[in-house]
Amino acid sequence: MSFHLDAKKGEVADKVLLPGDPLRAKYIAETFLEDATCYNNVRNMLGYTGTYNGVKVSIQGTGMGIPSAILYIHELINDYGVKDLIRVGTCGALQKDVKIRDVIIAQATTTDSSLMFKEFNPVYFAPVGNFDLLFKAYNLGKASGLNLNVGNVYSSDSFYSDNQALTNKLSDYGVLGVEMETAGLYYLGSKFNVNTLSLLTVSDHLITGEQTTSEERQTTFNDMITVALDTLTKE
Ligand SMILES: O=P(O)(O)O[C@H]1O[C@H](CO)[C@@H](O)[C@H]1O
Ligand SMILES: O=c1cc[nH]c(=O)[nH]1
Repeated sequence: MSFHLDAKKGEVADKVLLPGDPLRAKYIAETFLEDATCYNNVRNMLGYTGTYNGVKVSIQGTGMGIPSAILYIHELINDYGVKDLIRVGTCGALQKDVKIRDVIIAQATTTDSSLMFKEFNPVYFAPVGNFDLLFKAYNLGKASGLNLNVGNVYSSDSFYSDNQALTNKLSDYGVLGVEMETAGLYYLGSKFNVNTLSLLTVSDHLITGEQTTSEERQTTFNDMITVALDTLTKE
């Protein structure tokens, strides 16, 4: 057991998918894994372990925002020895040519996270994804015909922003999308020398105003999930 996870040693796989929404964790476990069992429901932050392609995999919800996500990610790495972690999240698109339901692979992150400022002041640390996982996910995604976008993602501490000038500037500088956890995941990947990657399905578009439904955000995005599971389990 760790502070926020009820799993016993050995109940969490060393490869983990990380959706923000715990009900997406349940959906993934029930839809994609064989012999899935739930190892955590503390605070309803559901976690499951099963097999995929015959390989042991866990799915752990992280909640929203870097403070929530890194608490679970820290415990997965430190208390359970997890080595490969892929976030399967949603984001808002910041580019016209990134379409709703496209998949973004976060190569690097830009963030307003106060945690990052506190940890690295006076420099600006650039949290980046693991190249081997990225390369594998990109190739698997391309082979399955996905519309993939690879690049910089903004991990914001707030969902609602009044700072339209900042949003415009990030878009002008090529940032592909906005979400709330990836910089924290990549920061811990660097800190603990484990492999981290973030795949994000575009759930809404900040330029066109298009949106997916809450039902869709909870229970679909199967293409992204398949690429993430294949990346973790295929040789
Ligand atoms: O769908 P998830 O993985 O939760 O990701 C995105 O959705 C939430 C905001 O609605 C934030 O957590 C953001 O990062
Ligand atoms: O953090 C997020 C997630 C999805 N869409 C957004 O606009 N922001």
